[in-house]
Amino acid sequence: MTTDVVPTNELHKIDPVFGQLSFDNHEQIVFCNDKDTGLKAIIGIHNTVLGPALGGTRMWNYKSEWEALNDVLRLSRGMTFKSAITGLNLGGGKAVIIGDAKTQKTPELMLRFGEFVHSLGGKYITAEDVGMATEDMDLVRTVTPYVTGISESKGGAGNPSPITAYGVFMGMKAAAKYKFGSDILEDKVIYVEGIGNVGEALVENLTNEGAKVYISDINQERLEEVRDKYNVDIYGGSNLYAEEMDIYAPCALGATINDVSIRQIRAKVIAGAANNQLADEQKHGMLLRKKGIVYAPDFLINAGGIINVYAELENYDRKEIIRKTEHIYNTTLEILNNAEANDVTTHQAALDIAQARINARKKEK
Ligand SMILES: NC(=O)c1ccc[n+]([C@@H]2O[C@H](COP(=O)([O-])OP(=O)(O)OC[C@H]3O[C@@H](n4cnc5c(N)ncnc54)[C@H](O)[C@@H]3O)[C@@H](O)[C@H]2O)c1
Repeated sequence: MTTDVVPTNELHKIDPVFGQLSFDNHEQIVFCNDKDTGLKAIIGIHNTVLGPALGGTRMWNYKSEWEALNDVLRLSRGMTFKSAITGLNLGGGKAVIIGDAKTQKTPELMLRFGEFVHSLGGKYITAEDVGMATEDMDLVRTVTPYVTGISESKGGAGNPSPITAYGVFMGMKAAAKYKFGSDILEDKVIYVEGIGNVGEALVENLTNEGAKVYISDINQERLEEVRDKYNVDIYGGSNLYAEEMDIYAPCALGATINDVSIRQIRAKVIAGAANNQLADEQKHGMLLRKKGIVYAPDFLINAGGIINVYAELENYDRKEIIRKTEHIYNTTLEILNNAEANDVTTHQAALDIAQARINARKKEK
């Protein structure tokens, strides 16, 4: 299967659901519509072999419904493998709400969305993703128990982003150890693309260690805020990928490693939080390998957030969350070594381990 990103204007040429390139034997896809609140959402349930499908809700101003569907299919599939490789008893799911989170997200819309989640009886459990905040999950919690990522004051594990960033930091250190022989990031030139919830927390980890950090974002206000807070530089050029750097950390949206950028990327290591960084897992994973660029698989190193929300379901404490998140370092090193030994992409090496765990559980069942 391929998860190629089809140009939006060509998506309609393919069958609407089962024929989508990103459709990978998803168990269930739910379209949610509510005229009164303007809610238009899609919930993708990819696989529930290991447990209920848990994954965040993204609110984004998609250019078309095709683009939203493609995104939710790619994201929910990614969650299956993320939870599997992290050793969590969770399946993969994700939801997208079509619209501008800044202007169209209302309490009524979120409550209606929560009711749709509830109607699935726990098969899908939601959390926050791009365009969502902990307060949104608190609101959803008033209509369904099938939500995580709620505030600590309400008994939840709080905002997962700092833990996600810490896991990315761990995965990045492991990739640095593999590539440079040392995991110390002091003086390493690191470009963080996207300084939202996770990106900013990653910048904090990196600057604490003395890395030379450049930031980029489409939001100028945010850039200035983060620059002033951490004393980092705003990237002022027009093509970040072509810059000489040690590490590129994609922390905005997915598919930034694509046919165009891959020819330009000069980073020695890629390690970031964004989901689905490779536009085409096989093709671009292999091209990175050929270029000698070490790619830390996204779904492996950005699992801190899911570990954090899983704690709400399993009732484990902060110490255990940190322990599990720090383990991302070991898993990343193991996978980078496996990929080399088996001459496969790092993404494939990670997928193989995740798929083996799912297959074993299926056999037990
Ligand atoms: N929040 C989590 O715990 C978590 C967990 C796992 C994965 N992720 C992934 O990490 C990424 C970031 O998540 P977040 O919670 O920080 O989201 P966010 O919405 O808080 O931040 C995203 C940032 O990226 C910026 N951005 C958007 N398009 C951009 C572009 N083309 N170039 C540069 N910047 C751009 C936005 O302006 C924003 O500041 C997403 O891909 C998300 O799916 C997040």
